Amino acid sequence: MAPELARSNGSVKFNPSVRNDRAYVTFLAGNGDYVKGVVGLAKGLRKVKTVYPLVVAVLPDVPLEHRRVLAEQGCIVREIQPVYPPENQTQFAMAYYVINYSKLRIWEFVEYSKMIYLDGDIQVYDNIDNLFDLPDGYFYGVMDCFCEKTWSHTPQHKIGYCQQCPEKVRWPVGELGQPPELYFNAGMFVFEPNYYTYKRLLETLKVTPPTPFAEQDFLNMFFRDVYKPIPLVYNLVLAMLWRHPENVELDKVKVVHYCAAGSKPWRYTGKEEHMGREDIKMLVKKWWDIYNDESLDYNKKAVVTSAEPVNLLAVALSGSAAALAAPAAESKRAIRYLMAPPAA
Ligand SMILES: O=c1ccn([C@@H]2O[C@H](COP(=O)(O)OP(=O)(O)O[C@H]3O[C@H](CO)[C@H](O)[C@H](O)[C@H]3O)[C@@H](O)[C@H]2O)c(=O)[nH]1
Ligand SMILES: O[C@H]1[C@H](O)[C@@H](O)[C@H](O)[C@@H](O)[C@H]1O
Ligand SMILES: [Mn+2]
Repeated sequence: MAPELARSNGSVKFNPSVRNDRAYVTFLAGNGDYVKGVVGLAKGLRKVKTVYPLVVAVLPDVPLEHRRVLAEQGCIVREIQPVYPPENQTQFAMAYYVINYSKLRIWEFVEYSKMIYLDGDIQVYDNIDNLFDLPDGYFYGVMDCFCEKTWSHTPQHKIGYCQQCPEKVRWPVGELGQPPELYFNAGMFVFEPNYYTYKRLLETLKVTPPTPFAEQDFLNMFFRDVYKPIPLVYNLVLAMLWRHPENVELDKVKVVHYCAAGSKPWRYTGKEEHMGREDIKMLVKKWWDIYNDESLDYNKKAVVTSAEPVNLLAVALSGSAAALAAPAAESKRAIRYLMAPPAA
């Protein structure tokens, strides 16, 4: 990434026109293979020439080796502490999603005034930096689809209602009251870090029983009044391809979310339902093409040739030109985040 750097003749210049209070952010937990997703995302963002860095919020259980790989890919690695829903209630949520409550910590990244959150199983195929210029004061995300069996616990799914085609099966107001509020998929959203919001998020969570889609349900509830839908090209939930093909123009899609069962490119076998589709095969191949493209690897050499007297270790480790501009304390912090030993 290193957006603030304009490279010419091997030297590195600081570009003051790029705002350093904006960044992409993703979330990484555990020592599994999601790190591949994040590496792919970092390279994808570089391919579309974003001018903003990618921050990776890592839980303490992300091994040092994975943090190093991310730093070497130009990511800013920041450790966060886990967030759990109220005790003794976890059995009500889908266990797999519980860890995602930790995502709420990104509201604490207040050195950024605006951020775009992207799941690690997302790839960006077109520049979306323009989303940072959306008016402040709102929460932006793409409307979800209720048609997959993951939604079978909901009244929407039971009656066949989906907000993607609200006319097909009308919401039975007489029987069930007002239709549900618009609901976004929390794999991608535009938000404003803020301490006050952060505190309120955590305090509200303490008195909110967990629900199946964990922090996604919670964020939908919390930001209900300021949520603004953005077009689905900014977060194509793959099930849209077979559930609502009439809504999708695949060649216009900028961001693909590999969230359908069996679709994570680094685990893809093609055997699960829908996974043999030509469009899915094409999208999985597109992800791998970026992941394997060595020309998209972060070029650290360009950074260390800087003529400025900088903390080279901090730059190399944080991978961010922000470290060039940041006060020494911030650079030290970047190192500490990277070097923090993983929990047992
Ligand atoms: O072992 C894990 C599991 C998850 N993640 C991170 O958490 C994100 C969310 O997990 P998934 O992408 O597997 O989840 P889905 O896309 O299926 O789920 C959707 O619903 C979830 C409900 O909790 C979240 O809101 C999530 O962001 C949203 O895209 C991942 O992308 C990744 O960034 C890890 O790092 N390691
Ligand atoms: O966040 C979830 C998850 O991504 C599921 O895989 C998908 O079926 C849902 O629509 C979504 O809300
Ligand atoms: Mn996801």
